[in-house]
Amino acid sequence: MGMTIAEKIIAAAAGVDSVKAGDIHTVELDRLMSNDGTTHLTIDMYNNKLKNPHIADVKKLVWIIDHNIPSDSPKTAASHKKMRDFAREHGIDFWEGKGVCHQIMMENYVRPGELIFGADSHTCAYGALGAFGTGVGCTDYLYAMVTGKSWLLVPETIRFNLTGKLREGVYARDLILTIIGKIGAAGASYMAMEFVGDGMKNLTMDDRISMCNLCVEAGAKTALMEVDDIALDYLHARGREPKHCFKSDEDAVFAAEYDIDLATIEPIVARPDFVDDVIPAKEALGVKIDEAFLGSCNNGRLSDLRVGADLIRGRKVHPLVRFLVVPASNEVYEAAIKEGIIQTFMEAGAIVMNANCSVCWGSCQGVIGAGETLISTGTRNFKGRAGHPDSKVYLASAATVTASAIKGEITTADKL
Ligand SMILES: CC(C)[C@H](C(=O)O)[C@@H](O)C(=O)O
Ligand code: SF4
Repeated sequence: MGMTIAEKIIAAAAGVDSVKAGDIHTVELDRLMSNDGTTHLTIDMYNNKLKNPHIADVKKLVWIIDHNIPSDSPKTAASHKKMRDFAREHGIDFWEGKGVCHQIMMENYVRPGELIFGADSHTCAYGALGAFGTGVGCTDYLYAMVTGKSWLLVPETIRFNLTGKLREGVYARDLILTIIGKIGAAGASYMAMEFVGDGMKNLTMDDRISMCNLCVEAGAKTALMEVDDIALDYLHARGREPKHCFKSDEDAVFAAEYDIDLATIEPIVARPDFVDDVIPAKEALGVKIDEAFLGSCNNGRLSDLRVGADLIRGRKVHPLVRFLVVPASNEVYEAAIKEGIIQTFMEAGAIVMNANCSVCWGSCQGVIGAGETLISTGTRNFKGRAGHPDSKVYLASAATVTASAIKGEITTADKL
């Protein structure tokens, strides 16, 4: 029987010829990413719960402080210090204040065919480079850290066959929100979401990362794409080579298949408090906003900043709105400075912040108060996600967020 990309990666990591959905295998992991959301808990368990604490292969570990950087309280400072000291003592690859973990991983580590655990739910982003990335809690992380291995229940795969091209003013973020709205927040629970088809050639790496990143909001275990020239160019430009480039076999078994013509997608907004509660952005016009956020591991890349800057050039942020612009990494930040994008945002009155999770995470910068409304390119809009439980978060593309920041209410770029 043929195998899917997910099955092939797991088979390789398990050292067996074939696997099928539903099997459980012990797998060798290629990388283990962890950030300041939970690493302090992992360290506590490592120090206090293990009889023989050790790290199987320190070269697999990447630790990144990105959620609350610079630290916002003595408590955060202490947990960062714990992480920093441990990383230094054990020689772990350590990043602090250089960008959001998944962007750092894409830019510097991920290789096609790898199996990567991240102590963060959006680790599925790595599928944009044909890697099986999945989020784990800190107990599973610790086990993998100590043994270099873990176990995996082989997921079923849902396949999305994409054709055509997104229309002008429509973005990958609109596409993935549409898909999540269609299948629902549990529509891909413990499954791999695989994206293939002619339409892929019209999607850039930034688009692909944005799509794979958000698949966990449909419950996906992972997201996967075939490795084509666009992916290889990205990889080679960063001096890396694939481990394996897998495609699903013709006779592979899929749990469901969808055909999507990209030209049918329109600007979308997810309403508070659920990512799958999506409506056409044109049905949300006029909702007053207090803050707008352009950033995160979903939409803080250079192409997103370009879209925003092109819209806001020669215009101003609405006087009643705080517009937070947060590059996803310093690589993005520096490129945006060189292109004059940062200058454009500042001239328009935006608040440009350091590369971090910012208000996507809602416990560091830009937190909103009771009764306030945020429109965001962040990943989630759950109750209280950006601050007070009585605040509201709408999710949308970089274009819709920037247009709304200018108008002071939800609007789309074509209505400016
Ligand atoms: C802090 C971290 C564990 C969390 C996650 O797992 O996704 C965060 O990144 C988020 O987006 O909610
Ligand atoms: S940017 Fe948002 S989704 Fe991404 S890792 Fe940070 S908090 Fe999580």
